[in-house]
Amino acid sequence: MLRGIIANDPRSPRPEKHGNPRNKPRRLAAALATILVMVLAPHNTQVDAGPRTKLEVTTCDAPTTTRNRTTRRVVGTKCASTAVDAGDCIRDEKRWSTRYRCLPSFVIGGAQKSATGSLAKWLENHPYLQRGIGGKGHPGEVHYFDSFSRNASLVDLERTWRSYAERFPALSENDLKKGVLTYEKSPSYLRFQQAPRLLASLLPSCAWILILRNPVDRAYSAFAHHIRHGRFGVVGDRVHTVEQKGCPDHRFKVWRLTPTKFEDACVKNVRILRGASDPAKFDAYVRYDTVASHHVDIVGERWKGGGPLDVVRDGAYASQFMQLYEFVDRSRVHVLFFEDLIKNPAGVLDKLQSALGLPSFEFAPRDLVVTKSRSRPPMLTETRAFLRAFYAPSLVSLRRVLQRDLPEAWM
Ligand SMILES: Nc1ncnc2c1ncn2[C@@H]1O[C@H](COP(=O)(O)OS(=O)(=O)O)[C@@H](OP(=O)(O)O)[C@H]1O
Repeated sequence: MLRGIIANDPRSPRPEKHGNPRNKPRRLAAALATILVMVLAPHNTQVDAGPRTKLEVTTCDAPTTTRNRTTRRVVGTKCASTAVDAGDCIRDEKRWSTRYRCLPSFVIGGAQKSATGSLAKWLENHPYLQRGIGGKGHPGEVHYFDSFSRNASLVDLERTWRSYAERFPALSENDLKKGVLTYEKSPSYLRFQQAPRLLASLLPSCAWILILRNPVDRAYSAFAHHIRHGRFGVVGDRVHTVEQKGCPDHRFKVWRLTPTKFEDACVKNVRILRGASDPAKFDAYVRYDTVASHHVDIVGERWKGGGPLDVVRDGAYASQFMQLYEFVDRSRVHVLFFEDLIKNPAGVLDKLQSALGLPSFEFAPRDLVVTKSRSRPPMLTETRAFLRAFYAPSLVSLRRVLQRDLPEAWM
């Protein structure tokens, strides 16, 4: 939430230093108010918000190039999707008062299981940011651009972009003038084929924040995550991705990954994996039941996201970035490493704020709450060695694609 009174904000009321003695009670009240502000306002809130933002109510055909941090565009709900961009707002017509819904200025788009949840939560403490929320089952994640089919087009965005804007908190005119921005987190945008293309079509100047974690650890974390959601099952001695949708009762849709394609079938007698992830099952899955067990060159291959989940393939970041950069300019993509973020969150957030051009906010330790990681048996040494070798060529590509070094610990 935007905090009401901001310490060190030049716009906050200040007591007069000298003046008429008859104003003493007023000065005392002002001093008391200042003390209250200092006690009640977060002690660490230091924000230089810069100049006030001007609101510019535009016509649908106005060029979208005028936006920056000193001008905020308000577009009509009847405008086409091509008339909007990141940070643009529409009037919230459902409310009696004048409120606005603003499209995000940046998204936390991945990678899944790389502390995207922590980063999104930490940023909620920033007084100039408001976070978008998802549906009932998934309030923390919006999942708009990955909800379309692979060949979705502008027509599909046209129908739904206003409902996307509704995912963001209603802001007052004052919020807009202060420069409050919105953001959202959907960690699968990076790995879904259609997401970067659609996002770039609707919000050409939107920034991306992508956190990358050692793909070996990410894969094990993702395996555990999907087990918690009942998405893996055992058929015979093989571990497959399963789903119950679309099959007769007591049958499961089983996705088998073959070297060249995915196969799916409705199968009986599937034992859904539950509980803590089992290192032996992970080993079997990695070696025999996913693309990691085949000689498929997923490194140079263009990303073909969507389809059955495959926790190993999802860590082949290089191909995902190749796709992303086809649609999004590098200057708008901010890559963070999980290992840096968890070691020095305040330092990483400092740099991120300046990269995004946000008013600088000093995060206190209490703003950076660490979620307890779930305990699970460690990965087998042989699985780690197998995955490390598997990802090695992909990491060489990633370094080339990102044009920067990767954390030592990944190699
Ligand atoms: N601050 C901090 N310190 C250490 N580890 C952290 C932190 N924040 C998140 N995590 C770990 O990140 C994993 C969850 O990542 P995500 O939030 O991106 O998950 S999700 O994609 O939203 O489901 C999950 O990893 P695993 O525990 O290995 O599964 C979290 O424990």
